[in-house]
Amino acid sequence: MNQKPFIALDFPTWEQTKKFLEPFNEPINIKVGMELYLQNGPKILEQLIEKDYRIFLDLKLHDIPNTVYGAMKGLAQFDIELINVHAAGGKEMMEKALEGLSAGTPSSRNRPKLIGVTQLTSTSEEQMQSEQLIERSLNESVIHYAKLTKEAGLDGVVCSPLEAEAIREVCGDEFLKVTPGIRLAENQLQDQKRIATPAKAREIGSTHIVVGRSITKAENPVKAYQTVLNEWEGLK
Ligand SMILES: O=c1ccn([C@@H]2O[C@H](COP(=O)(O)O)[C@@H](O)[C@H]2O)c(=O)[nH]1
Repeated sequence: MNQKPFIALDFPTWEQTKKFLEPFNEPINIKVGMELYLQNGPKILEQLIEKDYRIFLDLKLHDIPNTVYGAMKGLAQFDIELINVHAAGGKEMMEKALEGLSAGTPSSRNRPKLIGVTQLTSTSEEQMQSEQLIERSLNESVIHYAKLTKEAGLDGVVCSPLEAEAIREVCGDEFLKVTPGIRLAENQLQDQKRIATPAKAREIGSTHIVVGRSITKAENPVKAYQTVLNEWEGLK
């Protein structure tokens, strides 16, 4: 899997998505999340796959093991790189997700990588403790979910760049640390709580970054992408 940033295509329609993607002349990695997928269905994946994008399908499945098994088995028909579940769904659910994904992947292709969401990057420690009634630190909760994800056999986690190094120490170099919560120095936090710049994310152990509004809402998205890429690749 290449390590270029995934651009989060949080748009409601194919027309807006297509218009956004048109000015990019180089191959890019993209992330399809709930907004785009749920309003356009699997067709949106077919349209993007046809254009050779490398896709992270970010649907964050979280349901009983049997349901997640079936959903993953179905989604495995699409030629995507990366897909995820919520680690909070539990070890058995994650194991069934992996089983479904393996069962549904055509023999001509590699199984997409499967990763578990630890704590959303929009969650603060205070919110986690008061709303999820977790009496530990946010870091402990993230590390706990990372270990559980690894025990279930998954390929990595979604976390904040701020936790990537600690996860590397317990789960190893090969375990993916895919990190949203990326902001350029001049950007607003918006709803994100645990953030870092692309340069900092690389320095502190993210294996992949996910960037949405810093690029999609920029005046010149191609230029913003180039800035993110240069920082991430240490070229700034
Ligand atoms: O913990 C998580 C998991 C997923 N996301 C997704 O990443 C992008 C981030 O968008 P920005 O505009 O760069 O904030 C978005 O699609 C989220 O659904 C996340 O932010 N945090």
